[in-house]
Formats: sequence, C-alpha cells, structure tokens
Amino acid sequence: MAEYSIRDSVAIIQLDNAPVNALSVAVRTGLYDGIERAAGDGSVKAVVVCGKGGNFCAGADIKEFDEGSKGPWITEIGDFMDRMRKPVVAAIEGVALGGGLEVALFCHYRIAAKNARVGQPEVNIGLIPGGGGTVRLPRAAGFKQALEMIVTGNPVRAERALKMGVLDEVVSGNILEAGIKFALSKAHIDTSLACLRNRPVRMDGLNIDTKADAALAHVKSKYKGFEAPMFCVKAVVNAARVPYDDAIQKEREYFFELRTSGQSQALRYAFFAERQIARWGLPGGGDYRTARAIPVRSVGVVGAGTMGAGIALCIITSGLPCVLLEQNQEFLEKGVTSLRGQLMGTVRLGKMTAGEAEVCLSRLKPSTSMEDLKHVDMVIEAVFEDLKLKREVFERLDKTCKPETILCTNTSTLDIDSVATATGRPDKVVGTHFFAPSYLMKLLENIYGSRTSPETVATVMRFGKTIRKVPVLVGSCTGFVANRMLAPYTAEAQFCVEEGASPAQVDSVLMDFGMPMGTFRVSDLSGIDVSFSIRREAARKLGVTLTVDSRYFRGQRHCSLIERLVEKGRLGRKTGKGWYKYEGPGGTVPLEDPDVLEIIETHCRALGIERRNVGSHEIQERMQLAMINEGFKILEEGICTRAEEIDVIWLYGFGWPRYLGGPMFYASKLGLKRVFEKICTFHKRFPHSQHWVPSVLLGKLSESGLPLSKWGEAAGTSRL
Ligand SMILES: CCCCCCC[C@H](O)CC(=O)SCCNC(=O)CCNC(=O)[C@H](O)C(C)(C)COP(=O)([O-])OP(=O)([O-])OC[C@H]1O[C@@H](n2cnc3c(N)ncnc32)[C@H](O)[C@@H]1OP(=O)([O-])[O-]
Repeated sequence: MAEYSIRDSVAIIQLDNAPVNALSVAVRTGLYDGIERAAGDGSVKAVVVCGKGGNFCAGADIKEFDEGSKGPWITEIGDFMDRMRKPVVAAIEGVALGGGLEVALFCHYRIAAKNARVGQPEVNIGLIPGGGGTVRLPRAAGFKQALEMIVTGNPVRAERALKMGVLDEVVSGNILEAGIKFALSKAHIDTSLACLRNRPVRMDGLNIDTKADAALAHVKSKYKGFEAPMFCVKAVVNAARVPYDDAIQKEREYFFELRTSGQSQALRYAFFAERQIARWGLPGGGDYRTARAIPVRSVGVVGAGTMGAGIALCIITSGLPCVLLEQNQEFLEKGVTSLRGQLMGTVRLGKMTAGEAEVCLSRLKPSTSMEDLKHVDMVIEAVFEDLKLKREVFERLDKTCKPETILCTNTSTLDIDSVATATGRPDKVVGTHFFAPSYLMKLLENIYGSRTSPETVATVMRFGKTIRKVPVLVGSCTGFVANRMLAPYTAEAQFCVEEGASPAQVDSVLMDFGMPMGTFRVSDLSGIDVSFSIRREAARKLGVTLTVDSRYFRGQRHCSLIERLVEKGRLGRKTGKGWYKYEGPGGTVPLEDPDVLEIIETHCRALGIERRNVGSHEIQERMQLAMINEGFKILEEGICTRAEEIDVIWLYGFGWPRYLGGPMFYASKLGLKRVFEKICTFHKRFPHSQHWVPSVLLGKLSESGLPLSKWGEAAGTSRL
C-alpha cells in the first residue's frame, strides 16, 4: 500500500510494502490514488513520493508475476503524473530499482540520498524494463549510458546517477525533509518542462543506425543464450527511433512476451532459490532463525597450495586478516607467490587498484608456525586430501587454537565426522568445500557433521557471505552434493565415448546446451591424473586394483579410458595433451586429436566394446538424467532439504545456464513423469550402473504433481 499525508502544503505518498516496497497491486493502487488525491486537493502545492523503511522501491513484486496483471500499470500512473501541474518529486534512499526507478522517472524531479542506488535490473530476471524505463531512462541519461544500465542490469550509485542526468540532486540528511524543501522550490515552475516525455532521447552525437547494429552484435556474443539482453537493446533503440507513445507500446509488448517466457521463469526461480538457501536447518534441531553466528575477526588457512592460497586471497580481499600456514618456507613462498599472482591478475583486469592490492596483502601473515593460529577465530584446513594427514592437522589445531575457534576442513570427499573425531570439539568442526579456482568460484558447500553445532553452521554461513561466496549447507556423504551429482554425469560422458561418441562431440553438446565448458575440457584443465589418483585411491581402500582393462568395478560398469590416457602420459593441458591436444598461445587452445580417437578405438576393440553412432540427444539425456536422478536421491536422503539448494549448487559450482534455472528446475519443466520413465528405461538398458536405479522419491513425485517448492517436504527431509 501507500500512505498519504500532508505537510507544509506538500502531499507525501510513502510506498509501504516491507521489506523493499515492491510494487504490488496494493502499492500501485495506493500510489495512483495518492497522486489523484493530491492533484484534486487545492491546498496541495507539490507532491513527494518516498519509500518506507530505508528503501524507495525495488520494483515490481516479482512474486506476483505469475498471477497476471491486476491493478494500475506503472505507465498509467506515469501518464497521470505527466499531466499534473503540481511538481512530483521522488525522494530516494536505499534502492530505486526496476519499476521503482521507473516510478521515479515519471516524477518530474528526482533527488536521492548519498547512499542510494538506482538501476534497471530487470534483465537479471529475463525481462526488460516494462514500466517506461527503456523509453524514459535514455531521455534522462542519454542513449549510451541508459543502454548500458539496462543491458547489464547494474545499478549505479547516487553521485554517478547525478552526473548521468538521472538525478537532479544528491542530498545528505533526512531525505523526506529534503524532498519537501525541493518540491516547494519547484512549486511555481511549469511541470511540462521537467517531464521526460517531452524530451528527445539524448544521442550525444551517436548515429542510431550504426550504434544499434554494434550493440546487437556485442550483446549477442557477450550474453550467449540469454534472450532478454537482445530485447533490451531492441527496446532502447526503438525508443530512439519512434515517438514516445509508440515506444512505450512496443516496450510493453516485449515485456509481456518475455514475462511468460521459460527463461524469465527460470531466472525468477533462480532469484528466489538464492534467497531460500539462507534458510537452513539441522536434523538435530537448530536453524537460521535461532542460531547465533560467532563473530569472525581473523582466519587461519592451513596449506598454501593452489586451493589454500586462493582461499586466503578470498579472505584478505574481503577485509579480514589471514594467517597462511605451511610446513616449510619453500612451500610457503610458493603459496604467497601464487596468491600475489592472482591478486595482480585482478589489478590487471582493473578490478582493483595497485594500492588496494597492497592493502589486501598487508592483511596476510605468511607463517610456518602453528602458534600463529593460537588466537584466530576460524581455521580452514586445505592440506592434501588424505584422511590420516587431515586428522593429524586437526589434532594439532585442537591443541593449539583457543577453545572457541571453529575448525573447517576444505575436503571434497571425506566424511566430516571422521575429521571431527580427531578433536575434542566436534561441535566446532565443519566442512567448507571451496571450488577451484577458489578465488573465482562463487560456490561454498558448507557441510555439517553429526555433531556440528547450529552456532558453527550459522558462523560458516555468514562467513561465506562475508567473503562474497554463495554458501549452501548440505549433509555429509561421499562427494557431498556437487561432486556426488557430477560423478554419474561424467561417468555417462565417458560411457558415451566408449560407445562411439568423441570427447569433442560430448563437449559441444554440453556447450550448446549452455554449460560454460564441456566435461572433457574440464578434465584436461584440472588434470586427468587427479581423477586417476582419486579412483585408484578409492579402489585401493576397497582392496581392488584398477587396470586399463577394468570394465567393472565392484560389479558396476566402469570406463578405464582415464587409466589408458594416464598410461600414455596424456595428463591434460599441463602435458599439452589429454582428451584433446593443446596448441596456440600458452598451449591453451584445445584441438580434437586423431591420436586420442585412435587410442579410444583401440582400447574399445581390445575390450570388445562395439562402437556405434551416439546421437547428441542421447548424450545430453544420459548425462543430465543420471545426474538429476542422483539429485532426487540426495533429497530423499536429506543431504539437501530443498531442490533449490541443488540448483544453486549447479548454478555457482558448475555454471549451469541460469536461464534454465538448475537441473532440478529443468527436470520440473521436462515433467517428472517423463523424467522418471526415461530413467527407468535407462536402468533397464544399463543394469550395471547404480546411478540408473530410479530414485524412490522421484517415482513418488512423478505421480503427485507437486511443484518443485514442495519436493523437500514430500521427501520428509525438510527441517523447518
Ligand atoms: C505486475 C506489475 C508490474 C508493473 C511493471 C513492472 C515493470 C518493471 O520494469 C519490472 C520490474 O520492476 S521487475 C523487478 C526489478 N527489480 C529487481 O529485480 C530487484 C530485485 N531485488 C534485489 O536486487 C535485491 O533484493 C535488493 C537490492 C532490493 C535488496 O537486496 P538485499 O538487501 O540483499 O536483500 P534480499 O535478500 O535480496 O531481499 C530482501 C527480501 O526482499 C525480497 N525482494 C527483493 N526484491 C523483490 C521484488 N522486486 N519483488 C518481490 N520480493 C523482492 C527478497 O526475495 C527477500 O525476501 P525474503 O523473503 O527475505 O527472502
């Protein structure tokens, strides 16, 4: 709703819809009524529109999008304001985003507090501004700047918006008082002079024809796969070419077309899924509502290898001091050099100044003495993935660190309890699984053990946000969520290659789908020997030896091409050849290698595997459905409590195309009945692959018709 009051002959309309004053039907109706009332009240000289609770308005209420359009549209309210003879001033604090900025652009004047940010982020949810933004922002900020704001969705700070011409004044002090004062100062000025409708789009010497083509080409290549950015360009270009009302009409058509598109639905889903993951709960009780995070003022990282150095870099760049520990000076220096190299990379990219990088480095304390960890609030262990070694480290940490220190393990495979029992504080032990390269990858998989306390979980969830990661809480199991789902996905990729596909064919199927990289290129990048060692180690623990001839591993289908490539010295990009051969600058360009195709052919012939044409559709289906089936098993076991958590993990851990929501959302769109039937068919066809045993939960859900948001509840694993 919107509250209406009068002060000093100024009508104040305060948008009121906590937490961000989204433009629900009630708010739009309240705004319209308020404007109409002020227009008809002879005692009112001017109007101020502002927001309650520290924000102006975050735009349309995204939750209402699936309910159709009720209430007045923003442009209807705007048209009324355009005809008003009394000045309407938007007094902005906090954010004015999307429809919020559009409301402000309909006001005759806009003033903002210093801390305010304004923007048109609709593109992030697969839309274009639909309330006049593509038509009015270019009239205020000029074509080029408006186009940039609309296509990127990035908000700008008040001072910049003032320079761009979006704002009329930036003020300090009470925004409402400033708004009233400003409104009264404009009470006698002809409002039509301040009305953006009456101004042309500012081209600042640019030729619209050449600019339009260039912008379309740029956006097409930069936002590959995304529909909305192209529509943003088309709408802004149109606004520069046709009269105001025609441009508004076209914008609205585009907006409605996109609003019902699959991409916008997926992107809106992703927006809310990202917020859902903050609502965690533990099986033994305790959740985000009751658990208090312990303040983390300093952190230690044990192990200055690539992972450890990257983690330390995340910490120092987020403003926290960090002790980086190694067992000897040589390893430590290597780690610090790698950290510096990554930091300087960000300086070269212009993301940080050299001075800022120096400030970050001043927060780093390289050390070879565990005593330096005595007083830190949190330690992240990032040593080699070996349980015995990790237990030794934890035993020493437990003895050295103060009793309140939280001890985290950056394991990607080990059971948290098996590490926690090496200490006398299992309640303060938790998994923090970073993804490589740890400085760049946003996902942080936080893993609780059976005795991890709610306070410890609250602390690592908050810490994740502090270091600008996306923290998702999951339970402990082999591979946790990300790697557990990745296992059947990559296994199917290799089986497809055994059966007749080429690595390049598989990778292009994945990239055409929208993944940033194919699985074989990823394998070459991280090193084929890494997967080889993990497999060999897992087999060794079970008393089995894997050879190049192994077709089965503990009764399960197994592809031993990795063993074959390692035998041939093809370890990936670092050796110039793996699934591909590498050429070009720095040996970074992957090329299909006839030698590897020959190795695969010979290998399969030797093992009696008949090769055939494996179609692209089959590759995609097998890889994705195997992984989706695993996702349902993860829900079934309560490792995750919501499908949204799995999707966020894939969005941030593996670059699943955001416009497809995530694998679980994708499954919901395919239809669970169809997904289940397909998985059952694959299970019959490939009986020796455990990952094709259909999830019981999936079977149940395929009959229920329940929406994705209820899957966790249906699994009986929801803890909230
Ligand atoms: C149908 C009629 C339409 C009229 C025409 C419209 C045309 C227009 O061009 C289209 C739009 O405006 S499209 C919209 C364009 N606008 C955008 O895309 C803005 C999207 N929002 C943001 O970028 C960020 O949320 C803020 C920067 C606003 C706050 O960030 P922060 O401080 O880190 O906090 P936080 O954790 O992020 O959010 C707090 C809570 O608010 C919730 N919520 C937020 N916005 C919402 C919304 N619009 N809606 C609903 N809810 C919204 C959020 O879910 C969360 O709820 P929870 O239950 O507590 O989880």
